Amino acid sequence: MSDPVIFRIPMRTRFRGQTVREGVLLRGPAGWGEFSPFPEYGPRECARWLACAREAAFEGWPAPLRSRVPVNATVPAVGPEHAHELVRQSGAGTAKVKVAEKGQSFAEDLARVEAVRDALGPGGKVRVDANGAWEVDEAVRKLKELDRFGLEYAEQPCATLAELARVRLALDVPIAADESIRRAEDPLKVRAAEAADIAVVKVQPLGGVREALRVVEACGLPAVVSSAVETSVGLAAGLALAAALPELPYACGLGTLSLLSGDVTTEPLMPVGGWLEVRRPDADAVSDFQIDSPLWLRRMEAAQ
Ligand SMILES: O=C(O)CCC(=O)c1ccccc1C(=O)O
Ligand SMILES: [Mg+2]
Repeated sequence: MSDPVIFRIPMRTRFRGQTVREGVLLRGPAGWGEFSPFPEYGPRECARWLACAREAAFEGWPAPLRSRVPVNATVPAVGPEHAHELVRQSGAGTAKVKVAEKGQSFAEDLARVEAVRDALGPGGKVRVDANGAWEVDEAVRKLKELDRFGLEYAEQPCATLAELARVRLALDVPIAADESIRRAEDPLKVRAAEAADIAVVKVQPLGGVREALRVVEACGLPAVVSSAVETSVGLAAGLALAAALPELPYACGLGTLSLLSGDVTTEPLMPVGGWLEVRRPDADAVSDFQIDSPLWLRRMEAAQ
């Protein structure tokens, strides 16, 4: 294995409170792997992110069942004009809109979702993601209002499984679980709690493509593969999962490269017309974003 390479890429628009994306790329006999846990994740959670990078570098992935994957446009908590523009530029027929951002009002959520519906037209699909921010009654009330623009589903409206189950019972809008799977000790509890209709799965926090395939199978719910806002090296692992799933009924959240201001490859995994071609880019441009960081090396060592 060659030495790990640490990267730092500024984000184009603030996302999850972050303005820069950092991580480590590993190169092994099977290719490049990405280890890029978010800053708030501790060593226990980081161990799964590292397992994903190692699988990519040393084992490779199961064979793809499809050659391209549909993706959604990802709309951060920006103003309506910007939201409209992001969706139009993406060419995608599905958009995921961040709502319930700290410091913003519900009027801003409504305006953003309205702008996205306008950009997609009546045939497009609009999903919202509250990242667990709402109380049950609040979620029911706000989702009913947002649903006047037609919602495909609502991702993690509340924080806990019990709350998700109550919202799900009170509404016709399907519920997707994200943090309830991503940060859970036992992702399979989602099904037992009847808390969701859809499972959002991210390869790094689940420990790699094979592990994520097992979780999806055991969960028994339709899966939406999403990114953790990775470089093309990390996105390739998510794409491998989306390509290997027996069923892929929804557009995936893997069209996130445009949230970054650059990439580690000259052949970025950038969707065209709402589709990503299944392939695995080489990290041939990583030196453009390379930094020294003893902190990241320590973080990787601690993730065992
Ligand atoms: O699903 C998408 O459209 C993009 C990925 C995404 O939203 C995301 C990316 C990093 C961390 C959290 C999330 C999230 O879904 O909450
Ligand atoms: Mg989410």
